[in-house]
Amino acid sequence: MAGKRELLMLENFIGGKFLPCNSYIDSYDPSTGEVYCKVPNSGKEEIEAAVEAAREAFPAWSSRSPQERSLILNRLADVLEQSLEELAQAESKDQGKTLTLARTMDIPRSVLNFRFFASSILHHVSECTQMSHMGCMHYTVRTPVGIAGLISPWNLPLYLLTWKIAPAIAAGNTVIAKPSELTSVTAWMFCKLLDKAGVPPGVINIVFGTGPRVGEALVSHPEVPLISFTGSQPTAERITQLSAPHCKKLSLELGGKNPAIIFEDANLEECIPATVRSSFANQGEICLCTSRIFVQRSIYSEFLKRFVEATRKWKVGIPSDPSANMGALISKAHLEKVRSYVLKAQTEGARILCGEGVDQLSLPLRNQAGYFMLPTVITDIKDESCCMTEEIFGPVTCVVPFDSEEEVTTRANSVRYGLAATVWSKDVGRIHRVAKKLQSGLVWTNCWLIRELNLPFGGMKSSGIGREGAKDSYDFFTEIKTITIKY
Ligand SMILES: NC(=O)C1=CN([C@@H]2O[C@H](COP(=O)(O)OP(=O)(O)OC[C@H]3O[C@@H](n4cnc5c(N)ncnc54)[C@H](O)[C@@H]3O)[C@@H](O)[C@H]2O)C=CC1
Ligand SMILES: N/C(=C\C=C\C(=O)O)C(=O)O
Repeated sequence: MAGKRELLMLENFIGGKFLPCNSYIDSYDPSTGEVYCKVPNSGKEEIEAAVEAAREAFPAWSSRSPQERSLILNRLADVLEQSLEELAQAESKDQGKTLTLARTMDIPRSVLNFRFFASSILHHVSECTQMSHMGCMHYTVRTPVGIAGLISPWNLPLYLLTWKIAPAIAAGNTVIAKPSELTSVTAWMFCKLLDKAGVPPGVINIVFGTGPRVGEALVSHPEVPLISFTGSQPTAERITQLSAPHCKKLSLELGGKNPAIIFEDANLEECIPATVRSSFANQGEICLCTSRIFVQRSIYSEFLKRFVEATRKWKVGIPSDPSANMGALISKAHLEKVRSYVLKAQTEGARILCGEGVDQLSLPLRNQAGYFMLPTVITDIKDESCCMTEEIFGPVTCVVPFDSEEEVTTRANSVRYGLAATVWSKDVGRIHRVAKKLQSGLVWTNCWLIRELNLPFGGMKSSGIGREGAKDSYDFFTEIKTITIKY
C-alpha cells in the first residue's frame, strides 16, 4: 500500500534457525515515538525449544578445548567488527542513543567482549596443594555449568548482552539469552552472524519477549541452572524468588545512586567535563552514571556555576546528529517517570538550575513526539529526597555542598545502593582513605568509566550480587570441584 512503511519483523533464534512466533510486541523508535519493529512475544513453548537445542549442543561444545572455543570467539569479534556501522545505526535507532556513542562505545565494546574472553579463557590456572605427610595432593578442576540463562536490559543492549554471552560460551556453556523487549534489534542482527563465525547450532539461542512472560519461563526452567541478570532491583527480587526452589547460581548486576565527591583541590578543568559526562552520557541511562554530586563548600558556588554552564552546552539532538551529546530516552513511560522526579524535587522546595521546566528543547517537527529531555541539574535538595536516594536512570543530577571528608563519606554511603563512585582530589592520601571507606563496588578517582575488564565489576548492597570480569565471570560460569589423589 502506498505510503505504508514496512515494519521490521524479528524472529527467535533457536538451534541455529530463525523461527517465527505466534504473537508480537510493538517496538518504538524513541526519537519519533513511532512503532517501527515487531518483537516476538515468546513464552514457555519457545523456552522449551531453546532448552532442547541448548541441551543437544552442550556435550560437543563443552568438550571442545578452550583454544578451539577461543578461535570461534575471535571470529565472532571479527564478524561483529565488520558489521560495526550497520549495528551502530540499528542500536541508535532502537535505543535512542546518539549514533556517535553507538559507533564509539556500544559496538566496539561488544567486539571487545568477544576478543577479551577469547584471550582470557586461555589463561586460567587451577589450584593445587600438597599434603606430603598424608601422601596426598589436591587440585581443583572447573567445568561448565550447563545451559546459562542470560537476561539483559535496554540501556546498553548489545554491549551488555555480549558481556554475558562471551564468558558463558568461552567457558563451555550453551546459552539462552533474552534481551530487553524494548531493544531487541541488534541481538537479532547478531544471530545472523553466528553461522559465519562458526558457532555451532544450539550454542547461542536468543529468545525475544517480555520479562514476565518469557523471562520468567527462562528463570523458572529446571534445566537452566544459572541466571546472569542486569537490570532493576525489583526484577532481581522476582528472579531470586523464582530461582530459589532450584538453588540456581545467580549473578545480579543492578542499579546505582552513584556519588561524585569533589574536594576543593580538584582540578575543575578536568572534573567538570568528566562529571557532565558521568551524569548525562547515554541520557543518564547507565547504571554507573553520577546522580549525586557532593562539592566541598569552599568551591561550591564556582563549581555550580561552571557545571550548569557546561551542562547547558551538552546538546540534546536527534540520534543521527553528529553534534548531539544526548539522544532520546528509551520510552514514553520512562520519560514520564524521569520527569516526575524533577517535579517531585520542585514540590519539595529544591531548585532546578537548568533543563526540565527551565530551558526549551529545540527539535525537528518529525521528532517532537520523541522521548527527549534536557539534562537537568537540581540543587538545594535534602539527602532524604527521593531524587537523592532512588535510581532515576535519566539525565538528572543533584548538586549539594559538604564540609568534611568524614561527613561526605557518611552521606555518600547513606543510600541502599553501592555501585560506582567518583572522587576528585589531588591529595593521594585522601583519595586512598575515601576510596577505601566508600561502600561501592567501583571507585574511579579523577576519572570516570575507565574500564579494566580483567578486574571485578559489580555492586555492593542493593546494587547486586556477584562480580563480572576475567576471573569472576569464569568462576561464575563454571562449577569447581576439588579432587584429592592419595599416592
Ligand atoms: N543496569 C541497570 O542498572 C539497569 C537498571 N534499570 C532500572 O530499572 C528501571 C526499569 O527498567 P526495566 O526495563 O523495566 O528493567 P527490568 O529490570 O524490568 O528489565 C531488565 C531485563 O529484565 C527482564 N525482565 C523484566 N521482568 C522480568 C521477570 N519478571 N523475569 C525475568 N526477566 C524479567 C526485562 O525483559 C529485561 O530484559 C529503570 O528505570 C532503571 O531504573 C533498567 C535497566 C538497566
Ligand atoms: N551494567 C551496566 C553497565 C556496565 C558497563 C560496563 O561493563 O562497562 C549498566 O548500565 O547496566
